[in-house]
Amino acid sequence: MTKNVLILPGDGIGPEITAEAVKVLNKLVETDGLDIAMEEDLVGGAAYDVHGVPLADETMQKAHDADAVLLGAVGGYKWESLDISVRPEKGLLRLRKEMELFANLRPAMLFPQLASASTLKPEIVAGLDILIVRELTGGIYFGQPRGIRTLENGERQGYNTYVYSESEVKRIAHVAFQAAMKRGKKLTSVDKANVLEVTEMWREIIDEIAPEYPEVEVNHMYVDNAAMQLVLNPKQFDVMVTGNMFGDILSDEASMLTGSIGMLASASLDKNNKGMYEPSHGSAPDIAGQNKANPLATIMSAAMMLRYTLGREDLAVKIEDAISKVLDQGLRTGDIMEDGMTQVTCSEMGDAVVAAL
Ligand SMILES: NC(=O)C1=CN([C@@H]2O[C@H](COP(=O)(O)OP(=O)(O)OC[C@H]3O[C@@H](n4cnc5c(N)ncnc54)[C@H](O)[C@@H]3O)[C@@H](O)[C@H]2O)C=CC1
Ligand SMILES: CC(C)CC(=O)C(=O)O
Ligand SMILES: [Mg+2]
Repeated sequence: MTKNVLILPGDGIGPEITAEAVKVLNKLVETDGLDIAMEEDLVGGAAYDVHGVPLADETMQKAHDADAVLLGAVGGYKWESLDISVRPEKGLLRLRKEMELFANLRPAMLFPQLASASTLKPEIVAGLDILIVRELTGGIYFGQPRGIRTLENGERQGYNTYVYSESEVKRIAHVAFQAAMKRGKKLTSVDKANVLEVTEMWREIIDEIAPEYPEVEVNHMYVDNAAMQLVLNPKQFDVMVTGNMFGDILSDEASMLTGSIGMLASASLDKNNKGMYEPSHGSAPDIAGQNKANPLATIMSAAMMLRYTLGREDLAVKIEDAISKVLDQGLRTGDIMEDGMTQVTCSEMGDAVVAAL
């Protein structure tokens, strides 16, 4: 039966990179019997400009009705002075929250062809294959109360609330343990349990669940140390599980181990593996509209969509193999460019992946 995919290009480089992923999907529709129907809509600043909100209710409904969502990125200079309640990022946060996409999988996997594209020494990153499991619908990004208030002395005070309930920690912990079981059977839980009670509880819950997965070796790490260990010795990690904000930050850091932020895909899943798929990076307003962005994170996110939600592991592998072939051909966007390679634009990279399928 035809599966419906909602395409939300968003802002900045979002439309450029999403167009390349759509090209790849269309090619698979033509040649490999991929049975999907794609419909496009607005999110972020693009939605605000038309509807006065970063996600219209009708678009939210389309996301609920779709089998999967593929999103580019949101945000940009133009909307930075808007009230935070209608900023482009709120459109994305609403999608994540209302679709209950609590499990964000961010694989930091290095293509061997890019070993020397990383700012780290090739021997530190060669063979890197980490999965960051980030809790996506709780933590400080969603905690109440939040705001900016004026104190009696006239000084302004900004405040957010870092909160997790036991059930929220348990469900993401199970996702991480199950992922570890399918991989290297090693799980590192990242917290700040030496300072924050919410993560003291997080740590306790991980330890309570661990006996259900006796084959998985578990360790705990404070987030400051984890940030350091990621660049000191990243290959010590297999699966990392952490909260919303720490996962956001550590995954951007981990992206550089793969050569570029333009290489980090992501899947955001609900409890039934329905999902939204998006690159881990933002809308890169500094290079938007220049056909310079690396579309590979978005194309790999489309591959994750085929794998996790659309039941086409074969086509996910086909896309990943095509990307590997294109890298073998020496084609590179500016962010992963090295001496002796051929620099290509965003659309040329997309065309090359289509040709290599
Ligand atoms: N999921 C999303 O939609 C996200 C949106 N944002 C929003 O994006 C806007 C820009 O945020 P920044 O902090 O600058 O982060 P960013 O990830 O957009 O850009 C950081 C740096 O990485 C580069 N970059 C990012 N993606 C790239 C790609 N595919 N190819 C080549 N270079 C790439 C950019 O040119 C920039 O120099 C903000 O409005 C922010 O709120 C930020 C992160 C995630
Ligand atoms: C709401 C987004 C801007 C958060 C983010 O940076 C991300 O999900 O990577
Ligand atoms: Mg981020």
